[in-house]
Amino acid sequence: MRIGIFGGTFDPVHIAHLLLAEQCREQCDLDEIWFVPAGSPPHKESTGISTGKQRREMLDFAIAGHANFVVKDLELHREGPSYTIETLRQLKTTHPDDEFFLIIGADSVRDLHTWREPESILELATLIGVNRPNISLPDLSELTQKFGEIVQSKILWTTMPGFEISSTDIRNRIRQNKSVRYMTPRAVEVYIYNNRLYLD
Ligand SMILES: Nc1ncnc2c1ncn2[C@@H]1O[C@H](COP(=O)(O)OP(=O)(O)OP(=O)(O)O)[C@@H](O)[C@H]1O
Ligand SMILES: O=C(O)c1ccc[n+]([C@@H]2O[C@H](COP(=O)([O-])O)[C@@H](O)[C@H]2O)c1
Repeated sequence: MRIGIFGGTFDPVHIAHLLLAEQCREQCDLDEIWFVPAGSPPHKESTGISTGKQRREMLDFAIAGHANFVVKDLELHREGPSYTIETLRQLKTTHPDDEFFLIIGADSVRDLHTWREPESILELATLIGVNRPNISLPDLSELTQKFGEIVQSKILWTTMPGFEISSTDIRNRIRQNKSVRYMTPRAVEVYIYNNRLYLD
């Protein structure tokens, strides 16, 4: 199977995540999208983020009813920072016959050279980069300079309607008692209120 791996903190998951995943599925002809919540996101301050269980439960609500969307919580069971290369190695071992595509927003493509073992990531998976408002897409010569020739056959681009929406914005809105209606699925919104998330 052709599997799209979509990692994120997902605190909370929002409609841009879902739209992005669906567009990648369709445009890159993927059989399934695996949403992988980060246990401890390597480049983020992990104190203050919702628990892995809460972020996983919000993802479960968000993707309910989509036959090709799956949540894989392997990073929540691993100690230490959730390095993507370790996740890919683990998945290659457990699913040797599947082909992996790593889905990342344009901001993450831009920062990829700062990730752990980016060249090894490109050997194990094809990248699918997706546009994000206000983030310029790195051009191929810039990427080739950073990662070598391999990148030219290992990156695909998918486009989606730009949504200037982020989990940070949703958390701030909740804190300020502002509406987040339609920014995230209704079931996630209700979960946030019921569990009193993001109120400090
Ligand atoms: N609005 C968006 N458009 C395109 N890609 C996005 C968007 N929001 C998030 N992504 C991508 O989704 C992945 C997971 O993102 P993440 O869970 O960090 O969401 P976020 O909204 O960026 O969160 P935060 O505001 O907490 O940093 C990343 O690859 C990120 O680039
Ligand atoms: O492996 C790395 O070095 C690495 C560095 C930064 C981010 N990531 C992964 O990128 C995904 C998005 O991260 P974030 O911080 O934008 O939620 C998430 O799955 C992280 O584990 C991975």
